[in-house]
Amino acid sequence: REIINALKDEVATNLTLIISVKELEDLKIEILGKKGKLTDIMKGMRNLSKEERPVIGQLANEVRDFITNEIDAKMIELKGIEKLKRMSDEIIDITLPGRGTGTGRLHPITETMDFLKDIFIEMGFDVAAGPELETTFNNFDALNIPETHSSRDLQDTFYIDNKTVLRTHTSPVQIRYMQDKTAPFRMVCPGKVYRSDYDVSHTPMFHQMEGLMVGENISFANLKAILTEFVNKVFGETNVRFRPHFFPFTEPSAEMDVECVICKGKGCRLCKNTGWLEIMGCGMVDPEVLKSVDYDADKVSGFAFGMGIERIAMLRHGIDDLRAFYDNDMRFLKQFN
Ligand SMILES: Cc1ccc(OCc2nc(C(=O)N[C@H]3CCS(=O)(=O)C3)cs2)cc1
Repeated sequence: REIINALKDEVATNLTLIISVKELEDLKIEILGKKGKLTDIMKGMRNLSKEERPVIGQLANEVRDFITNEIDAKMIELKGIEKLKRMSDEIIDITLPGRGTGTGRLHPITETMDFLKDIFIEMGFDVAAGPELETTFNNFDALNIPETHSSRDLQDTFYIDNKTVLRTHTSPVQIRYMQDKTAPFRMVCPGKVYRSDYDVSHTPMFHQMEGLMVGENISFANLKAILTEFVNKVFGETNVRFRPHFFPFTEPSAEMDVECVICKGKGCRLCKNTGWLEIMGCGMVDPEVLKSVDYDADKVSGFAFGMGIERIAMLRHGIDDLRAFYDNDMRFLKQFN
C-alpha cells in the first residue's frame, strides 16, 4: 500500500517538473511500460494473501488510472505548447524585403570582347564564328604555315589526331568565311583559342579577336587608318606606331604599338620603360593565303590583324595577373560591371 502511494506521489511530483513531450513519454514508459514500476507492482500482487489482493488490486487500479489520466492530460498540454512554439518559430514576416539573388554580370573577358566587337561593327564589320576543333589545313596550311613551322609542334598545339587540332588562333574562321563568301567584305572573328602553354603569362585557353578586310585596291594605308581608329576608340586619342615584323600569313607584316596608357610615353614598369605597349599584329594578306581559298590575288588584296583579348582587358582594367580571369573568384569578377 505504502509503495503504491509513494509511487503515486513520485509521479505527481515528476509531472510538475516535466516540460517536454519527450520527457513525458519516457516517464510513461518508466511507470506504465512493460517493465514499468507500476507494472512490476501489479505483477508482484500474486504473492499477496487472498483477502489482501482485492483491496490492493483496487488501489493499484485507481492509481494506474490516476497516473494515466494525469500523463495524458499533461501530454495534450505539452503537445499544444510545442505546436504553438513551432508555429511562432515558423512565422514568415511577408513585409520583409526579398532576399534577392543579386545582379548577374558579364565576365570581364566577355565585356571586353563585346566592347571591341561593337567598335568594328560600327565600322561596318561583320562578326563571324567557327568551330574550336579545326583541321590542320584550316589552322596551318591555308595560312601559309609550313609543316616545319614551330607553331605546329606539340609544345604549342593540342592535337586530337594528326589532322585535327584545337585551333591555335581564330584565323581558320577567316579561311572558312572566304570559302563561303566572295570579296569585298570586312569581318572580325572573336573566340577561344588553345595553346599548349601554361605559365604566369600564358593560359592553355585564351581569347583572340582577328579581323580581315578583302577587296579591290585594299592597301596598307587602309590597314593603318582602320586600326588607328580602332585603337583610339579603345584607349582614347593616343599615339600609335607600326613596327616591321613577320608572319607567314601576311606580307608585309607589322606589330602595332600604342603609347603606354600609364606613363603616356615617359617609360614605366608596365611598358618596360619603352613608353610603348604592343597591342596587336597585322599585315597585308599573303597572296598564298588568298590562293588557298581560290581568291584571285591579282584582282583582290586585303589586310588582317589579330589581338589577344586578355591583354586588352588587363590594360583597360589595370589587371596584372592573367590567371585572375580563370580563378572564378567573385571578389575579382564583381569589380567589373
Ligand atoms: C586568312 C587570314 C589571313 C591573315 C590572318 O592574320 C591574322 C593575324 N594575326 C596576327 C597576330 O599578330 N596575331 C597574334 C596577336 C596576339 S595573339 O592573340 O597571340 C595572335 C597578325 S595578322 C588571319 C587570317
